[in-house]
Amino acid sequence: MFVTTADPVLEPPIITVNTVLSLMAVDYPVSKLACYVSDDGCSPLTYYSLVEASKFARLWVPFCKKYNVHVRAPFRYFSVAEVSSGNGESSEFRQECEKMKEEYGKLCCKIEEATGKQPSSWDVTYSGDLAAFAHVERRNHPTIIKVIWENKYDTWAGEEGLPHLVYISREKHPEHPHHYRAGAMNVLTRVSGVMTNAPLMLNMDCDMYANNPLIVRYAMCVLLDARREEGFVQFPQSFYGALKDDPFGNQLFVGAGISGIQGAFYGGTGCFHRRKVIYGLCPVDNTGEFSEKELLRIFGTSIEFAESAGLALKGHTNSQTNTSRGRLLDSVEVANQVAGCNYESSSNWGKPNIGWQYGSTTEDVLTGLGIHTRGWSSVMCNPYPVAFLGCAPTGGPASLTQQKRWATGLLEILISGRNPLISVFTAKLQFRQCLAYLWINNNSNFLSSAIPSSLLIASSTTPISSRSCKIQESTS
Ligand SMILES: O=c1ccn([C@@H]2O[C@H](COP(=O)(O)OP(=O)(O)O[C@H]3O[C@H](CO)[C@@H](O)[C@H](O)[C@H]3O)[C@@H](O)[C@H]2O)c(=O)[nH]1
Repeated sequence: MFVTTADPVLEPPIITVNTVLSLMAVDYPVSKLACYVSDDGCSPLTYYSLVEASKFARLWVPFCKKYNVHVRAPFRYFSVAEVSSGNGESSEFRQECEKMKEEYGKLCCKIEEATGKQPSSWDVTYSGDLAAFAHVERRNHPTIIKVIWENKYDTWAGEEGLPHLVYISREKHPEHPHHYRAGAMNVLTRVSGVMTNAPLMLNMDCDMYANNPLIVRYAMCVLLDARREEGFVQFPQSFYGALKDDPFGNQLFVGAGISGIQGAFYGGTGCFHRRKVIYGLCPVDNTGEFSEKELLRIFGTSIEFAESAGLALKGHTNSQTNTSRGRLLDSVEVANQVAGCNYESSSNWGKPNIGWQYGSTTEDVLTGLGIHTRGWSSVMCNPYPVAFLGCAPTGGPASLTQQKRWATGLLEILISGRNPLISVFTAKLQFRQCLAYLWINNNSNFLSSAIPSSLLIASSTTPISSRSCKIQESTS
């Protein structure tokens, strides 16, 4: 599970902390989960907040599982007047809930107090755990990787313990392009490859929390279906606290209806990818046999990463070795190597087919297009309660800036060699899927050019009807 954050001011750490807590608490065996947070802001405050959050998680996660709590992002859970348990009311639940609220309050206070202060005045100082952050500049610093929590001493943290939690601030240097979110995603992919190498990867913006604790199981239902191998499963982007009638068109349900062709677009957040698909495999070439030399040429010079990529491409994992208890720390040195800003220079990362794609500010659409172009299909999964909820832009200007960014990104794709029309003739993009890509391009550019039009168009969903995966579940 990947979470990206980039700016502790625009994206306050308490928001990232809630996203991380909601992911750590999902209903799935914890020994199979790891949460990696990429911090492009290289902020000691974000790191400090995650350390404190991991302490709170040791209480919060067992509490959520014991009482089958539905909303597992504490800021949302405690935002309603009457909190509820999925297992019915009891005085024990009330007592524990009060305690949990108090503990969450303490966590918020610690983070708030730390915000705006210099780390030297915190409990933790630069000389301690934060030494790595001393003298760093946001755009010029070495890689910092910290294993905040490794799932090994889990007996006191509830029966099942907690998933691994790893903090990553990739190396930045003014002379090296960092490729924004796409670059961060590629570093997350490599670091997780040498640490845990799970065959599926969920990616999340820091401001979207898991609203449905069963999300991993829903994704599994689709991705383990032997009848048809899907490249990725996308959940819709929905937002809490949106304005009535969604005048700025934030409730993005764009493309939900195209599953009847090759499938949903990749929307950048709330999406499960197969690792081997991100590593460039085509559906027809599913054996995934590559020589070590080829792997090193494609994925860079780390032998450890090449080995893990070789396993992932064959559909295996290195869970028997790397994730066995106590081994995560052993891989930090290699993880530092693959997170370096020089690492990609002699490799194919970000180029067509390998990793998250460089060349467009909408790296999500470009990456999804690349996957469809290779012949993979995808699914839109829309369970009830809604899978993920995010924080919508606060007003018209913020919405317009966002839509302008998307429009620019989509235009960059249109005028590049990766124009979907070309892929219809040179690769495996279906013609109707290509039309859908052209349709979002058109829509996005249109939306950014006229707010009144966006009010009319963005609140309606795509007219193309669908084979999207709609899962109903009774609310607990
Ligand atoms: O250099 C960067 C820039 C951004 N981010 C993170 O990327 C995410 C999305 O960035 P944001 O500025 O919030 O972009 P939005 O337009 O709100 O995001 C939508 O559009 C993006 C581009 O299409 C997608 O990447 C996102 O997943 C999708 O939610 C956030 O978590 C950021 O912290 C980084 O990690 N590094």
